[in-house]
Order: sequence, then structure tokens, then C-alpha cells
Amino acid sequence: MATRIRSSSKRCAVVGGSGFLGRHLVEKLVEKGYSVSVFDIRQSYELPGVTFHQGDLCNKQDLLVALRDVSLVFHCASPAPSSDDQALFQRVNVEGTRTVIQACQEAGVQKLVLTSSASVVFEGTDIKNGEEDLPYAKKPIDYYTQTKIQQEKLVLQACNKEKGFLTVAIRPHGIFGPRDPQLVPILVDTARRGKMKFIIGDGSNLVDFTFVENVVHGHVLAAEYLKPDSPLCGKAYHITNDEPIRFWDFMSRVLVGLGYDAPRYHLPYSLVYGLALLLWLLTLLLRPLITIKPTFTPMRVALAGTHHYYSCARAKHDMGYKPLVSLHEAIAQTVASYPDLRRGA
Ligand SMILES: NC(=O)C1=CN([C@@H]2O[C@H](COP(=O)(O)OP(=O)(O)OC[C@H]3O[C@@H](n4cnc5c(N)ncnc54)[C@H](OP(=O)(O)O)[C@@H]3O)[C@@H](O)[C@H]2O)C=CC1
Ligand SMILES: CC(C)CCC[C@@H](C)[C@H]1CC[C@H]2C3=C(CC[C@]12C)[C@@]1(C)CCC(=O)C[C@@H]1CC3
Repeated sequence: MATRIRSSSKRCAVVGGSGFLGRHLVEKLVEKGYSVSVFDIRQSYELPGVTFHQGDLCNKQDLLVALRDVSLVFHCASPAPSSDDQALFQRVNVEGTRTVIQACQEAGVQKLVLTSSASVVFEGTDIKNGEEDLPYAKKPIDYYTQTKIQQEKLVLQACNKEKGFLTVAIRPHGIFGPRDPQLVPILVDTARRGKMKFIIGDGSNLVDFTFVENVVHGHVLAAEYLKPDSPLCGKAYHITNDEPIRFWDFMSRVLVGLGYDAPRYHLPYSLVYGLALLLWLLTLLLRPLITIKPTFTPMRVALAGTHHYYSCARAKHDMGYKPLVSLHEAIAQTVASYPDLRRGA
């Protein structure tokens, strides 16, 4: 009996646990003594203490199997932003999240921690030290952002102390680190194709990039501090490195660390944004005939050419958050983790 009580309070599930952030989170939870149930559409690794359940989060019956005896659920599954597939985002991030909530409630889960995104308030214009009470973007810049907003609202509105179901949303920004399939690989691919010569705008815009270990730390703290009498219930929290950096300095540090040249020549922001918009419209028109995947999407250009950094004061105050790894150390660890992406490799 004693073993059962101990195991259920240390049993959790990570929906999306095969992904970049999910796997780092699972590794940390195992290190902290949790037994973890991973639910994902794919299985990408094996780890003692982890049970894998392969399935689509839109299927409640599949989810219910993974959530058996689980009191805490982390939901960090999403289609990749680059898929730009409106129907897929709607199905997984909105309908699927509704299903995750229902499955949690039916399975008697007590806490749900959602990985949202700081981008839910980003409309393509400057945000400086943005706090969580900024309004959601009225004109979200892409389908990914549009459905992340709906997803966050669903999860936060589901928080119900009377029914013993508590929810919280973590809003990270620009996650990077070892095994990231997105930021560094796209950057290096662009450099290898000779397209990373230009700085969009004057290069002075400050942005948050957040080391994956710090994002994991924010999730674990949120789970621990989420209690019926805590201020976390039904709230969103920014989790960043708390060291905004010039977007182009960050790109240059990673590129130079991997042996590539830093971008040098400046292009006007509105020109590049206009071209990216035109290209995006063209890809929409041609989609029935051919699939084009532009590197410079309007979202990426907006992210590269505006200020967007966020305050983590709320997370510091309510859950004692403090980044564990500095940006300097995080970039060094990340660069060292990609020997295959070095110039000439
Ligand atoms: N990376 C970043 O900079 C940021 C990410 N976020 C959020 O963090 C979370 C994790 O992102 P990240 O780790 O980068 O993303 P990944 O794509 O690496 O991980 C997401 C995981 O979810 C899986 N998945 C997708 N659809 C389903 C489905 N229908 N059922 C079950 N599993 C599914 C994916 O599988 P598959 O790969 O096969 O699709 C993948 O394994 C996401 O919610 C994202 O929105 C927020 C801010 C910044
Ligand atoms: C080609 C270059 C102009 C840019 C290369 C790097 C980009 C791929 C990344 C720079 C900022 C990143 C970012 C995200 C994805 C990768 C970048 C665009 C997100 C959109 C991922 C999902 C989120 O929730 C928000 C992120 C903001 C920053």
C-alpha cells in the first residue's frame, strides 16, 4: 500500500514527451524520482523509468490508457510552427487540447501544466519587457500562434479548484539547446545555402532566447507550486533566460561558434517583410500544384526584425523562478552539442 501511494504521487505523464522540450523535461523528471508516462505520436528514444504510449492526442481512449494512476500531466505537444497547416493546428492544438482536458478530468488528474508560448501576445510589432497581462494578439501572425492562443485559453479556463483540477500555462520564448530540431538547424541550413549574409533592420532589436534547461526548470517549479491556495491556478507565466539579447548577436554567436560567418549587410525591415508576405501568398496560391517552404516567412522576419522580450517577474515572485544556466553558458553548450552542423562537417 505504501509503495502505491508513493508511486502515484510521483507518477506523471508528458504529452509530447518525444519532442525536443518534452524529452528534456522527461529526463529531468526521471532524475527527480518521478515515474513518467510519455504520450506522443512517435517514440524517439528509450529511458529506464519511462513508459511510452504511442497515439494521437485527439483520441481520448488512447490518452486514458497513458493517464492511468497519473496525478500530474504536462502537455507540450504541438505540430511544428513551420508546418503552416491551418487544419492540423486547429485539430491538434485546439480540438486535441480539449480532448486532453477531458481525458485528464475523466482520469482524475489533479494538475495540468501546459506549454504555451510568449508569442500569444505577439502581433509583429515591438514588445519590450512584456508582462503576462498584455492582451492576446488580436491579429495573430500565423495559424500556429492563433491556435496557441485558443489552446492557452481552454487550459486556463478549465482550472477548477472545487473539482480539484488545477491548471497553469508556461509561456517560454525562443527555446534552444541540444537536440533542438528547429532554431540551430534552420539557421545552419540557411547559412550553408549562403542566405545568412543579411541583417534584417538595423540589428538593434532585443529578443529572448531561452535555454531548454531553464524552460524545464520553469515547468517543474510550476508543477510543484500549483496548489489550491497558490496564485498559480489558472494563470500564465513567462519563462525566459531573463537576458534579452540583440537577435542578430545571438544568431552571430551561434554561427561563429559553428565556424560560419556572421551576417554583415543590412536590409530594410519593411522591404524584407513585404517580400516575405508576397512569397507566402504565392505559396498559398500554388499550394494545390506545388509545395514551397520559404526560409523567410513573415513570422520569422517579424521575429528577426522587432523587439520582443518578456518580463519573468511573475514567475520569480510566485514560484521563485531564476534561470539556472546563463545565456553565455547555454550558447557554449548548444554549439558544442552540434558537431555535425559545424562548417565542413
Ligand atoms: N521551440 C520553441 O522555440 C517554442 C516552443 N513552444 C511550445 O513548446 C512545446 C514543445 O515544442 P518543441 O519541443 O519545440 O516541439 P517538438 O515538435 O519537438 O515536440 C512536440 C512533440 O509533440 C508531438 N505531437 C505533435 N502532434 C501530436 C499529436 N497529435 N499527438 C501526440 N503527439 C503529437 C510531436 O510529434 P511530431 O514531431 O511527429 O509532430 C513532437 O514529438 C510546443 O507546445 C510548442 O508550441 C513554445 C515557445 C517556443
Ligand atoms: C532565417 C533566419 C531569419 C532565422 C533563423 C532562426 C529561426 C528559425 C528562429 C529564430 C527565432 C525562433 C522562434 C521560433 C521558431 C524558430 C525561430 C523562428 C518560434 C516561432 C517557435 C515557436 C514559438 O512558440 C515561438 C518561437 C519564437 C522564436
